[in-house]
Amino acid sequence: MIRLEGVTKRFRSAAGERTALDGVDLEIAAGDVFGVVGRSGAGKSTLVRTINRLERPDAGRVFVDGQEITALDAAGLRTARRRIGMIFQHFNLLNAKTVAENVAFPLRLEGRRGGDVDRRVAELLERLGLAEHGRKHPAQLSGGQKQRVGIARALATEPKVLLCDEATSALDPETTEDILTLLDQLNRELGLTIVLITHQMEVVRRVCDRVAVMKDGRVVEQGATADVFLHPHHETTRAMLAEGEEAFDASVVPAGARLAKLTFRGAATYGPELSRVARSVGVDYSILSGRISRIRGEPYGQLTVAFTGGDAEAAVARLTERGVRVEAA
Ligand SMILES: Nc1ncnc2c1ncn2[C@@H]1O[C@H](COP(=O)(O)OP(=O)(O)OP(=O)(O)O)[C@@H](O)[C@H]1O
Repeated sequence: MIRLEGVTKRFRSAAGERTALDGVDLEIAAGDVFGVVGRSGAGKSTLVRTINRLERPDAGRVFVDGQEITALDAAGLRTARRRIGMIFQHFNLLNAKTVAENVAFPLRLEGRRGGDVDRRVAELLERLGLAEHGRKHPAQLSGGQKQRVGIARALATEPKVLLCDEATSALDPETTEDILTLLDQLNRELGLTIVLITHQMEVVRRVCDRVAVMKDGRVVEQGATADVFLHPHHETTRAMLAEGEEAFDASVVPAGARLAKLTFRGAATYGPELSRVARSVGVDYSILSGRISRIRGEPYGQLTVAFTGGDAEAAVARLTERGVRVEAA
């Protein structure tokens, strides 16, 4: 659905030249929720803005739904943008207009008038739970409601792609969850391809099928969210995932222990595998750190354990046989 080939973007200012994107190749499949993460300044916003050509790359090509966005003239770009909606951290609503007028705005730009516009706006407000707010102004709404208006406006022209630039970063955790549930629902019900940039790893865990990690204008790691988040390779990914997690205290590790990081996925997360294996080979284990959670709905458990008092290698071999991934801790 979306393909970036060697996309490079430089910004020139009084302070000098800055390469925001440095030869980025990326492919996003139709119907995916695709996350882009990275530290501040990594190039996430610039990347997402090349998809609807709010930024024009200095080199490389961008394709959306088979069309080369980087090659379009102004009229072609106007048409293409109807198929690419976008929402923003600070909503970017027209404050002097009502909610209904905000949602109608992209339809009016297309020259649509009258009952046709009213019907479409009513349908969108209903779908987004805003039916009773149509006559209000943005200032009368909560942050979550404002973002719903942003989404309704973005969906007005029936886009195939929705770009989300830090769309939940200004919201509290409960409202963030509410908006993510909504995006998830729109992805499933409308088959909408969603590209979501965020610095919140929880957001990616919750809704993204796939994720790309950026550093200094480059994609340094990408793949299925569960693979990247459970087995990160790049230092940036590891560091971002480690934030807020407590590392175990090395002084508590029993003498002579064999440390292992165990990953259980799916139903095995809640199963008694570890205890069974320990019993069958006659080892003890201590849990040093652990987490049970979900990635895009799939349960996983990740434990760091210390095996002692027996044949730890046999325990590792048997866990591996049973589908538990064992890595050095
Ligand atoms: N319009 C611009 N003019 C000059 N420099 C820019 C412009 N837009 C972005 N940059 C620079 O390009 C680099 C990448 O910025 P970008 O906003 O894409 O990063 P980001 O990963 O989205 O970061 P953040 O999370 O802070 O928004 C940064 O160094 C930024 O200062």
